[in-house]
Amino acid sequence: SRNVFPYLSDLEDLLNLEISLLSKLEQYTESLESQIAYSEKTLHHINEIHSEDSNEENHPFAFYRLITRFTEDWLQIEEKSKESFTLLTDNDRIPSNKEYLETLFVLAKLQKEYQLSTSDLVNGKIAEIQTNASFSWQESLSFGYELYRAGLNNQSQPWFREGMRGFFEEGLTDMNLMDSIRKIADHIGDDDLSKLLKNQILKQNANFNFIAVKNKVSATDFSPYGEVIEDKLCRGENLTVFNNLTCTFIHYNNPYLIIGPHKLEVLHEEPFIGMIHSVLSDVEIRDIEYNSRGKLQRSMVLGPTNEVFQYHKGRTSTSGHLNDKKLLDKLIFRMANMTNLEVARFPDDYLTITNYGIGSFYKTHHDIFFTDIDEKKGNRIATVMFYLSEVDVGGSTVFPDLHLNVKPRKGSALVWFNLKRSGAHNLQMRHAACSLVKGEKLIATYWISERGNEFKKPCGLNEGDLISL
Ligand SMILES: O=C(O)CCC(=O)C(=O)O
Ligand SMILES: [Fe+2]
Repeated sequence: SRNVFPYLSDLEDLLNLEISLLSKLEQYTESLESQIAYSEKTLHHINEIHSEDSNEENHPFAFYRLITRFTEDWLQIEEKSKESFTLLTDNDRIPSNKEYLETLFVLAKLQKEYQLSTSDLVNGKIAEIQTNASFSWQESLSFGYELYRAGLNNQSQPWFREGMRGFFEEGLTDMNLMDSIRKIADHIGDDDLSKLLKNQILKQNANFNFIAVKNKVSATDFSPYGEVIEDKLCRGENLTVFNNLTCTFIHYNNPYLIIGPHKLEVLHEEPFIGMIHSVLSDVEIRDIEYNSRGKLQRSMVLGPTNEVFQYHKGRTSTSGHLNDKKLLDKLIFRMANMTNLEVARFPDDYLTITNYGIGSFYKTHHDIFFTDIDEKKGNRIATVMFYLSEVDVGGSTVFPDLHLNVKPRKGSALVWFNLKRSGAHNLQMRHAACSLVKGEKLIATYWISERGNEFKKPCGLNEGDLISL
């Protein structure tokens, strides 16, 4: 009977239908409006953090925030918007959960190794450098929560405190949130925070029914990720202070150097460690970078039996060999001038370029070979290490036996001898690269072989005689 229109009853039905349609349309509009509001809010929020973080691309915590945007925020937005449009495509590579966790552990390691203050970090300050990468109280809480979820209970505590401090500073009183954090604080044994939250909750509701947390965890701390690193030395503690160190011009009566002598800063006298300044220009450094582009891969170390190179959790940089002949010849000539040594280039000798990402380090090691020494070359008598970048925070080269911390300086080269005059190993020369906290660290290393230097650095009168420049 639907095709008969001029009946009042039908008219009424239609009006009623329209009411229901209007109400549906209204709901739909509201839902669109709330989607738009959500979209706009998200857009604004991420835009803001993105621009803060993109000025701080070498900042570990900015990097962490960037990763969490991909492991959380963008996935949520994608989920909400998937009916209207496609956000992420199959070709977009986003960080996996494993990568996310690795980043979290690296940050936990850095914070512990350098004893970075949580309240400084929250305010964007990292080891005395003021940056734009500050944390909101929500971000502090969620970072604390992630540490807690990863089992790093001790390290999560200051983050919960900082988060709640920010929360109270904004005059907020969300009881659910306070009680959730109160439960975590009870669980991980942060009695002070738990008490503080209880008092705040009771102020609002004197009869609040606290559910006691039964299974408390014992304090767990960060178990070193990879090898133990010389953290005190890396932080600049425990250093030997030298009084009589010298800065000199060196030329060895070499006509090249008489015209333009090298600037040698002696950092340690016996055994000798020297920094030669301004040996590479910015243009040369750019040339080295250009020639090593695309060649860097996860660095390896010699295995315990010396014959195989292998990956090692105690060396997390990437490196590669530079094999541009012209550039290498030039640098070998330069090194020979700098050190007055015979700098040979045997067939498997290269300049090794090493790049440290944030959190990368190299555990304490010796540069010499202990077995299977190539007869033609001999051992590595000296190391020349060029610093190709200025580092913001961390990333020093440290010599634990000499209590020395060398801060990288772009264009300078560090030189030391791994052998004594007798050819015996100088085991005091063991060294490490501290974790990079902020900035970039790129170095180029060349190992000078023993053979050819018999007359340049002849044996001394005493067994233990050392070599110096
Ligand atoms: O990166 C550093 O400071 C040290 C590197 C090093 O010791 C090496 O590559 O053998
Ligand atoms: Fe080394």
